[in-house]
Amino acid sequence: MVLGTEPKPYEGHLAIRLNEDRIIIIIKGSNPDDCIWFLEVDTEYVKQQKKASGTEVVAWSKGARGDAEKPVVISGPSGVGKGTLINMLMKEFPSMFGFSISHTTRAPRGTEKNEVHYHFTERSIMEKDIKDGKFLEFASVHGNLYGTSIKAVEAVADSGKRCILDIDVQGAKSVRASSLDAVFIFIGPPSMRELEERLRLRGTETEEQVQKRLRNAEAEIEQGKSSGIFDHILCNDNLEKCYENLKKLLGLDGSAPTNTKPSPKGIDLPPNHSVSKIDNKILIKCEAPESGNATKNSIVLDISSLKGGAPGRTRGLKRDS
Ligand SMILES: Nc1nc2c(ncn2[C@@H]2O[C@H](COP(=O)(O)OP(=O)(O)O)[C@@H](O)[C@H]2O)c(=O)[nH]1
Ligand SMILES: Nc1ncnc2c1ncn2[C@@H]1O[C@H](COP(=O)(O)OP(=O)(O)O)[C@@H](O)[C@H]1O
Repeated sequence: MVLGTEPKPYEGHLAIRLNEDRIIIIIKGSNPDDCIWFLEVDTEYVKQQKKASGTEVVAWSKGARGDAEKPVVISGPSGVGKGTLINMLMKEFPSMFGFSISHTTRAPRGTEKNEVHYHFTERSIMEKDIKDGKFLEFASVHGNLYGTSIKAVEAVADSGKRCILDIDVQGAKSVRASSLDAVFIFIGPPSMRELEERLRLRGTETEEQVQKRLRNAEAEIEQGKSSGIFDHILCNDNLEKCYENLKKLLGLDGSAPTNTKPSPKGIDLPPNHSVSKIDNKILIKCEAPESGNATKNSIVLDISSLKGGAPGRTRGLKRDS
């Protein structure tokens, strides 16, 4: 089973096994943002997937130079204001955050658009894709199936943005147990009464669905507060205050340096090069087309602080020269 998004078809590559768990693949003639890939053969993620599927597994992960920030997982009961807070964040920092578009079997609401708010799908199709290892996590929530595809997370990573996931507590638990290194935030309501009022005022659910969501909310709040899954718990009482607190813990209030710039450009590889590994360095020698001799234009990549990996990008690749 081959997981993750594969590189586009290419003419040639160089590959070196980094250690027991992954192979670095340097693609010839591709654009600078798309030339370093990892094929994971025995990482934690691959091991988990092997166990779950009972078959041989490898996983692709694209290399990202520099330190793209960790994805952000936001959970909380229905109607607490997750969507509102996420929209505020995306509106204020459009070049910084990208939303992971989940799949769901629930019907779209009036204003919701397919492939913008959710990938609305049929249960049988989604179940098959889950079986085929295409999902990072999934859960049955309020009677419908919801899930995050690996592609959804990778699409955000490939746009160079920080990924935001709006998922339920069970989903957060699965992601916590996976190899995706993320920040986990739980949003709680000031009271059940206020939660009920918000759900009713939103006016998107039938009475039966409101009742179901409220019944589930109590267990979700309990789990959110006591399960140890979450790094941060915020109360969405006053919206502006909660938003300020959210920004603060994401380092967006000016108290910590933020990565507001687009992620650094990739590596410009000439068509002819050779590659070797010396300790924690990858040496890419660029050869002059006619002579075949190595020129002084070598590129050294430092792999000593690789982070992340499938499902998602491999971050922390540094260029020494
Ligand atoms: N596990 C999981 N939960 C999801 C996913 N997408 C959305 N959810 C959760 O499903 C629940 C219901 O979402 P939705 O139907 O949009 O209703 P809302 O929470 O009332 O806006 C919420 O708790 C979401 O966080 C997903 O991909 N995975
Ligand atoms: N702090 C708040 N005070 C009052 N209403 C709020 C607050 N935060 C969100 N809302 C409103 O509550 C409703 C539910 O918010 P929403 O973002 O859709 O929740 P969720 O995505 O968690 O289901 C929306 O109508 C939203 O405008």
